[in-house]
Amino acid sequence: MDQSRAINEFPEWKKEARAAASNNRDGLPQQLQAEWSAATCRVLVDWLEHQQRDARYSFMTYVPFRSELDTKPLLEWGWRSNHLVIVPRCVRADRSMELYIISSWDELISGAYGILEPDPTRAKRCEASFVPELVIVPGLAFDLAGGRLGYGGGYYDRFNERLHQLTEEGKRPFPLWLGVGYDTQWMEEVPMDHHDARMDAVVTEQGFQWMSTSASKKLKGAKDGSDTF
Ligand SMILES: Nc1nc2c(c(=O)[nH]1)N(C=O)[C@@H](CNc1ccc(C(=O)N[C@@H](CCC(=O)O)C(=O)O)cc1)CN2
Ligand SMILES: Nc1ncnc2c1ncn2[C@@H]1O[C@H](COP(=O)(O)OP(=O)(O)OP(=O)(O)O)[C@@H](O)[C@H]1O
Repeated sequence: MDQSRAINEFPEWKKEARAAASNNRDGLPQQLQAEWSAATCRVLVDWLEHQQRDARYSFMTYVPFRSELDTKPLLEWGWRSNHLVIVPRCVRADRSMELYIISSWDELISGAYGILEPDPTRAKRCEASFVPELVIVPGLAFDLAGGRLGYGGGYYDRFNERLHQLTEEGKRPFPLWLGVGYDTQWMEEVPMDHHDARMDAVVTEQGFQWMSTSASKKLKGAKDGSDTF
């Protein structure tokens, strides 16, 4: 995106919303975080297994830090099922993300912000033009219009922009953009700037919440509108 268009319209609102959302999530008892993480990963795995894809499926996922929903069971399912598990690495200089194929925990090291990231000396880097079929997005809060609040780095917004460029140039399908979090992370309204990417659906321990976007139509078994899977 043209940097001049990436204007922050509601800096104070976002700041307050971030503080409230991170306090809410950080304050969740560990036991509940673990239960809800396991339940959410089960929902995701059941859904992925029902996609009935013949070929290897490629999905990009974050590796959790702080109190984020724990995606570890999802990564491990991906490895067991021989899918392509893609993990991003932050490049702080330009706030972009590089993608790597990860096939075991040994290929991760502590990186930017203390997040476990691909070790460039061990993991296989994806080509710059690579587009995963599914992107699993972390967040501090989500709303029912597909809004998402992140930590304020703009990493996923820039990445979304890049995927739009790649898929439009190459006439390839745009990946499904799936927010993942605990059910308590719903917010009445997330402050959304023009550059902020919206989710196609959000998955919690309660199931899928599809947004009323066309993207949900391209999926097998997915209902349009905002139904729960
Ligand atoms: N697991 C995971 N990986 C991810 C993200 C994420 O949210 N979760 N990101 C999603 O984008 C990117 C990292 N983004 C981040 C942006 C800022 C901070 C951070 O520590 N911010 C400071 C405040 C900085 C300031 O404004 O002064 C903080 O929260 O204390 C951390 C991660 C890419 N990788
Ligand atoms: N596509 C883009 N191109 C250039 N700058 C961008 C783009 N998207 C976001 N930015 C800039 O990045 C900064 C952070 O944006 P924002 O507050 O929306 O982050 P966020 O979505 O909460 O963060 P993250 O995606 O890292 O979790 C802002 O200064 C914004 O102007």
